[in-house]
Amino acid sequence: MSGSSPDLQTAGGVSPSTLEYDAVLLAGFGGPEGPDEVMPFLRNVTRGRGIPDERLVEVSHHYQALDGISPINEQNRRLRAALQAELERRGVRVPVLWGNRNWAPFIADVVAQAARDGQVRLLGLATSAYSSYSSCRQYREDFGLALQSTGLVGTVRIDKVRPYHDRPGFIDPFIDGAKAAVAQALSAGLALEDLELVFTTHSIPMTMAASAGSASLGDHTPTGAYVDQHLAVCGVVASALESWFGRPLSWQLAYQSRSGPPSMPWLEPDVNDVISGLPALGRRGVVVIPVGFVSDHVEVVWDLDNEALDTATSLGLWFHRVATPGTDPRFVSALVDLLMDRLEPALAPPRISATGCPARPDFCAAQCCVNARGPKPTTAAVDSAADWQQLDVDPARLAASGIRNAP
Ligand SMILES: CC1=C(CCC(=O)O)c2cc3nc(cc4[nH]c(cc5[nH]c(cc1n2)c(C)c5CCC(=O)O)c(CCC(=O)O)c4C)C(CCC(=O)O)=C3C
Ligand SMILES: [Fe+2]
Repeated sequence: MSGSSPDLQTAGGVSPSTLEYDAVLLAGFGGPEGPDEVMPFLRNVTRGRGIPDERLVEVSHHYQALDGISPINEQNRRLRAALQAELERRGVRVPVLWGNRNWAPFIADVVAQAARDGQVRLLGLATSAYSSYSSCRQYREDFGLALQSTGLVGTVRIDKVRPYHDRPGFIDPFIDGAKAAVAQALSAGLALEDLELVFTTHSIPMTMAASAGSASLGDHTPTGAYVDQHLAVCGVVASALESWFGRPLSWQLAYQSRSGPPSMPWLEPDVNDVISGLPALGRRGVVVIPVGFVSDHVEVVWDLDNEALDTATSLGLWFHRVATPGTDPRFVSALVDLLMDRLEPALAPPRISATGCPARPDFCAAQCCVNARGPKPTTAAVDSAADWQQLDVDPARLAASGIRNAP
C-alpha cells in the first residue's frame, strides 16, 4: 500500500506541524514472546491485584501450550502498521508508536523515546473498545505512571481516544463473521432454531462493573456501562442477523476468563456454563461471538477455541467461534476516523454510533471508571489530578527540559 501512496508533501498532506498531536500511541495489553517471559509477564499483570497463585500457574499453562508466545504483540504490530498505512493513504503524516501496559515495548520506554524524538503531544489509542477500569481507566493510569516514572510530567502530554464499541467499523466484522457462521451451520444441516448466538466478553469484578463510566454521564445504571455497552453491541449484531436470515435468533451475553478468588463476585454466567445449558434449551449448535475483544489473543484462542470448544464438543454441539476485528480494513478505518477527530478536528468525519449509546467524551468525566484501590496518576480526564493535568503542556517546563517540539 505504501508504494502506491502519493507523496504527502506534493499531495498537500497534513503533517504534525498542523496537527493537534506529534504522534499516535497505540497502547496494547502486551504478552510474552517466549517461555521464560510467561511468569514475569503474569506477575506484571497481577501485581497488587489479589489474584491467587494457583490461577497464575493455571494461566501459565495456557501460554506454555502456545510455546510461551502470545499472539497479541504480533497482532498489535500489524495493527500499528495498518493504522500508519491508512493515515498515509489519507495524506496524514503522523508517526504511530506502539507500547504495552504489561510487557515490552513498555509504554514508559516508548514515551521516553518519543520525548527524545521531540514528540511531546501524544494521542493514545487503546486496544479496548469499552468503558471500565480494566478496559479504559487503567490505560490512562499507565499513561500517568509512564509520565511519572520518566520524569516527563508537564513536558509530555498524553490524551486518549474515547471508547469505540459503538462504531460500525468495530461491529460490522462481527456481523459478517456471525452471518458466515450461521450459514455454515445451516449447510451442515442445522436450522436457525437449533442455534444459540453466545456473545462473550471478559468477566470483571461486579464492583468494577458497577463503577464503569461516570455518574455524571448517567453510566451508573443497575447493570453498569460496561454491561450496557456490550448488550447494545450484541443487539446490533443480533438484529443484523435477524434481517439477514428473516427471523430472530436466540442470543445471550456470557462472560469468560474470570480470574479473581471465588469469594469475590465477578460478572456471570461463564461461557462454559451457558454452553452446558444449551442442550436443555433444545439447541444443537452454538456460534460464539467474542465482542469484548479486538484481536484473537490468548484469552480468545485458549479460553474459547480450546475450553469452550471442548465444552461444546463434549455435549455433541456444533461449534463455531467468530473472528475478532483484528486488522479488518473497516475496523482500521474506524480507528483512523477516531484519530482524525482529535488530530485534525476540521477534517474529521461525523461521529456515528451504531448502538444508540451516546458517543463517549474525548476527555473522561470526573471519577470515570474509578477503582476502589485508590487514586493513581491519570491523564486524559477532566479530573486528572492537578499535577497530572495534561490538557496543556506547560511551555516553561517544555523549554527547561531542552526537548523541542517536532519540526
Ligand atoms: C476487561 C478486560 C480485558 C479486555 C480489555 C483489554 O483488552 O484491555 C482484558 C484483556 C486481556 N487480558 C489479558 C490477559 C490477562 N488478564 C488477566 C487478568 C485480568 N483481566 C481483567 C480484565 C480484562 N482483561 C481483570 C479484571 C483481570 C484480573 C486482574 C486485574 O484486575 O487486572 C491476567 C492474569 C491472569 C488471569 O487470567 O487470571 C492475564 C494473563 C490479555 C492478553 C492476552 C494475551 O496475552 O494474548 C488481554 C488482551
Ligand atoms: Fe485480562
